[in-house]
Amino acid sequence: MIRSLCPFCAAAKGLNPRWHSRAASTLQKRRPSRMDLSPNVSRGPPKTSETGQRPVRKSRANSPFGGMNVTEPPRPGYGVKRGVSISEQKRAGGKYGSKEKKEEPKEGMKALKMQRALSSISYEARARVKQTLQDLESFGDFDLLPVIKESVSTQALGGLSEVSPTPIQRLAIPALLGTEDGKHRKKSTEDGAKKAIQHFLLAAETGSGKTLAYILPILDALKRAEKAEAELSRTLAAQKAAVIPASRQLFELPSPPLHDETLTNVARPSTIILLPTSELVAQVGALLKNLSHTIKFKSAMLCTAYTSTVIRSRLFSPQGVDVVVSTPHLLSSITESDPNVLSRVKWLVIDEADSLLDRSFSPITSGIIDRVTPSLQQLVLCSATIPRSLDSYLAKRFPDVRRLVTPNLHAVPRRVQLSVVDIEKVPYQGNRDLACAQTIVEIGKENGEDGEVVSVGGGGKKVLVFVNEREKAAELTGFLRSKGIEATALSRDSDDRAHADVLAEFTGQAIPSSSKLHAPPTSPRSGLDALTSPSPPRPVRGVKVLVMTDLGSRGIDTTLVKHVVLYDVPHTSIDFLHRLGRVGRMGRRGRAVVLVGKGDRRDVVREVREGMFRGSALI
Ligand SMILES: Nc1ncnc2c1ncn2[C@@H]1O[C@H](COP(=O)(O)OP(=O)(O)OP(=O)(O)O)[C@@H](O)[C@H]1O
Repeated sequence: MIRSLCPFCAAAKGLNPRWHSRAASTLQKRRPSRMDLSPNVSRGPPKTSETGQRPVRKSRANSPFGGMNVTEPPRPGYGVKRGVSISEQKRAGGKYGSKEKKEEPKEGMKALKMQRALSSISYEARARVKQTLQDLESFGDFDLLPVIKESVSTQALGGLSEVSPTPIQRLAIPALLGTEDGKHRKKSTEDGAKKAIQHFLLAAETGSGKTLAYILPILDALKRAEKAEAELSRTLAAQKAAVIPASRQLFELPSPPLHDETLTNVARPSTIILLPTSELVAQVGALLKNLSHTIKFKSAMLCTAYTSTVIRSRLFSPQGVDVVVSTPHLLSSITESDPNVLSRVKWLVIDEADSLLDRSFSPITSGIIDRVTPSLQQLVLCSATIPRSLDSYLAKRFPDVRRLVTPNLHAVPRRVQLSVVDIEKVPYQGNRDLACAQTIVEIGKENGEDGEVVSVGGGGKKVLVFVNEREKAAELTGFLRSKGIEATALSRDSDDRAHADVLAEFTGQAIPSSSKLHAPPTSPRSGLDALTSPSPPRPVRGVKVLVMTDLGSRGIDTTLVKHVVLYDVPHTSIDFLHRLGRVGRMGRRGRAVVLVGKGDRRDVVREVREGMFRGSALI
């Protein structure tokens, strides 16, 4: 009887009947726990009597993944021991800090408000925009030329099926086309009267497809203008033929070929796209190149990575050029020797406008805007943040600018998690470099349970490390390498060619054959002991690191990156947004770790985490 019921029977032939019944009763006792989840599984550990809060697991609290998968908003100081800086004490009016100072500010984001870095946008305005975006569900809903609609998935998005426009694309494409609210675009008037220039600001969170949002309507306008010009010249030729009697046409000399460059598009582009770095020029240039195969237009990317001969041959190509992508400095120096390059520009895009109109870039960028104004039809400014400085620049210079702002502007993408490592605690005791190295090692050890893409660019997880100071990038890279971590520094000090090669591994673009990240010797490794030991480093496998300053945080489409380490606490919420924006792009998941030490603004970090948890804007 027992034999037929017992699951041990098959293996237990000849088993002593006493053992047999003991094994069966043990199995019966265990069965409920093996088969069912505890009824308390959703409750979590009990709250402690002192704090009334659930305890933080000690082993995980000060690690890159400490505090993840929580179901309650991080309470103040969660994962970070709240310290009171001298400046906080001064602000609170006491010498060493009274009881009130340790209390949380009643209104959220007090520290971020004090930075006053970002221009605020009301939640009513955001909600209104959200409402208007619901009707546009596919690129087919836009009044774009058929060839442009078809090229979106095949050329721009690498063959992605079932693409739908992102919020900024839904907002900007109809506005730039002039077809909002079902309006039909006006036919261009040929009466010589110049239309008023339209100014637009496209502002949307990082990695939300702003590039296509301006490129598609501009290419549409460019192709329609080209068609209209061709029709006009055919009409003029027909009129001329009708006026001159057939007998005279026999003796009419054929028109000379057009040698005058001012009448052709040789070095006279109709569209200029300005970007702050050569890497971004290459990124947007590559997208245009792909689109040009089907849409048929000529584009030229100009950046210092190319020799002056290459730049000249691209710009002065006898086939002409429609779209030029460049950095403001390079374009400005080209136009010094050939000012006519800017004489026929109808569409000017200032991408990463928060950088290109900041104090350092603004004189050059504004100079280019001034010089294209006589022929300009549309000026498009594009940015992931609206700093207050940009806001006041626009109010002064372009008071009529149309601001196309998405509902999630200034919020970190929802699928990004930020955790904190306190470098003052054991085992780092203030050693930030060591904390950084250990964080990277732990990231490398985490298994890719969420299907992380690791194969492109030679395998391994890609980690971006952001430092505040340029000099630190090289120094930290040296330290990480000395610990066996495959790290490369990306800063203005390294040359453009090396930038392109290294970045290709992190963006998923084809890697040029010359590409080689600095690779350490290979053999297995272990944890923190290996980092602190004086013996030669054992290489850390499966992780590649790029150390960069703010240079890399703007606009680079690092779709393969899922981990960012903020070695320093960023100076402003703008830097937070750009740096965290390298992960979580287009709805992907991402993880970020910020290292905090003695002199760091823990209050800012705390507010950023709280804002991220709520999905709200970082003010
Ligand atoms: N409609 C879409 N559907 C799916 N993917 C898209 C769509 N539009 C753009 N993408 C992809 O999203 C990624 C991010 O796009 P893009 O670089 O234009 O973002 P961005 O908003 O300019 O980011 P940043 O603020 O960092 O400059 C790119 O890889 C792009 O190919």
